[in-house]
Amino acid sequence: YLLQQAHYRRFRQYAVLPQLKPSLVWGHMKALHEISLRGRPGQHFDDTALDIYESLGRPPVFVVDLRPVSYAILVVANHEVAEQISRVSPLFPWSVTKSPTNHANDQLVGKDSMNVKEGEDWKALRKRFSLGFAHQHLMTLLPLIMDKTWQFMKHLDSYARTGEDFPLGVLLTNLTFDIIGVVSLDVDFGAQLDKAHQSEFIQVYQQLVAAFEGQDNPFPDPKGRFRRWRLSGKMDKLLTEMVKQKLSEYQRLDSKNKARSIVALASNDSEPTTPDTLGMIVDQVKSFIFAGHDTTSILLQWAFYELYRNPGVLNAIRSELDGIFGPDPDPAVVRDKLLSGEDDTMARLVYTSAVIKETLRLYPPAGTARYSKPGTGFKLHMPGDNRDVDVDGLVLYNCQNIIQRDPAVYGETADDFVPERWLGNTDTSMKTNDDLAPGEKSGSKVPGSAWRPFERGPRNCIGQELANIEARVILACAVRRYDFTKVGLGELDLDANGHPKLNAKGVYEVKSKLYNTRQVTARPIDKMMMRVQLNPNASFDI
Ligand code: HEM
Repeated sequence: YLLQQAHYRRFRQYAVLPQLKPSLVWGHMKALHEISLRGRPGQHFDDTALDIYESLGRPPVFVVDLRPVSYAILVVANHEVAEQISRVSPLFPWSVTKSPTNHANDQLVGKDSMNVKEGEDWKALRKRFSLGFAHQHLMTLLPLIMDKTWQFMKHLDSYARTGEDFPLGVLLTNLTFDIIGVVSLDVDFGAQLDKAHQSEFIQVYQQLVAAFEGQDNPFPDPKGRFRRWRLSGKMDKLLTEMVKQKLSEYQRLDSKNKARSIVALASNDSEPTTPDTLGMIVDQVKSFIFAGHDTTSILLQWAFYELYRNPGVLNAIRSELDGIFGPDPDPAVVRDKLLSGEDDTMARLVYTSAVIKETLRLYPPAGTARYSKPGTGFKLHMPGDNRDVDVDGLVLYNCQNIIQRDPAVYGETADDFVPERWLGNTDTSMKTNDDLAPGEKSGSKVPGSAWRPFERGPRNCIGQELANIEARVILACAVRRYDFTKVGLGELDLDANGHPKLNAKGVYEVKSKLYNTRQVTARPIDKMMMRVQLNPNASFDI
């Protein structure tokens, strides 16, 4: 009986869906391992998925069976299929429910996190915190973001002075960590300070994240489990104290000087702070930290790298900044103009926004995994062959890395870094053909569902506007002040005279390919090792 069951699960249950040849014992684990060995050491699953996709002849979806160690996964490689998962449907009023695999991060984000809640509980949380993430409100927090960006540039200045190699990824991750602290809770985590002056919270958090590395290992790891449990308890204790203190501070402020952090906006003066409310707020702050710092840092790491490799793009972004802020690359000029209250300066950073959008297309840091329980009756419509497939019991993974490189959408330049594709009418906000009135045309050059780094539908990223504001501010301040040089993996291939070689597409040739690895998120494997020089027109005085 058991053999028959195993045979059914491996060879017949999902046989209508494209997949590699499964083995009775290992499912696809062995094949996956072999494919990843042919790839680059430590590469992210998304890169392995791309290889499988190519080897299967580019199907819209395919199955990777990891049972019994994990679930059978449906990797979604087509934007029209991905959209059916993220949008509202009669079976799922707030899009398909999140996958149980998301609970692997419970100790980092908390079990009451907006990330994992469902139904009315999720809706109430989302509503409560949305106000703080609105563009207008975030713009009032700009001085805090600027202040933290200044600290980041001081670090870059000191590396420019010494000329030593440094991990840009670490600097950016500390910067985005600090930004989340001040914006969400009005707390300075001091992540950008040296070890002796950093808050205890950041140190415990970093140890906890490190304890999560290697958690994909399928074998029991009691020592790792215990370490994660101990550190997450410690982190909760520290954060609960901070939140408690902040809530009582907020309550003491009079109505004229109201606190402006995201948590302050979401807390209600007349509501008593019960242990439940406190726990709920702590879990949301943990979620904002988890979802909001690494992702934005990864976006910026790849943006700086692509600007370094694409001299034409670097010139174009610099001339946009010259046009808006004047030719002086002094970031104080940028700061003063952005803080002057002329709200349209942000909106005028059109090419800078295109650089951000193109970076997120080629290097999406996060993704979404959903799950429809067996027996629900959820079906996906396959484009092309006009059939519906039952996908209950599969983890549904929208693989942005494949979807956003689809040549059917992005043409021959699908794998190239071309911010220009985002100029003109390229609105990829929520509208899809389904949302349009009869006869209405979206007019966008790119279908909205084919660009989804923040995912789409009701459970899209609540922090996307914050990430966009941060990225624009940091690029506007740093892009003209510094010249970066990649060292190690991904560095330029120089000719006999020491000059970079420009290829036919206007991109510098590299000696080796830089790629992402998985450490909770998809991030550059070498922490983006760089060297930096001050632009000859800039001075060390900021
Ligand atoms: C470049 C930066 C970012 C990227 C690429 C990104 C991406 C995403 C994605 C793909 C999701 C959907 C996850 C899922 O369905 O499981 C998501 C959700 C979420 N993000 Fe972001 N994110 C970014 C920045 C931020 C920031 C700055 C914050 C907050 C401070 C944030 C907070 C959240 C939260 C709370 C959710 C869960 C929303 C819900 O379930 O209602 N993210 N993000």
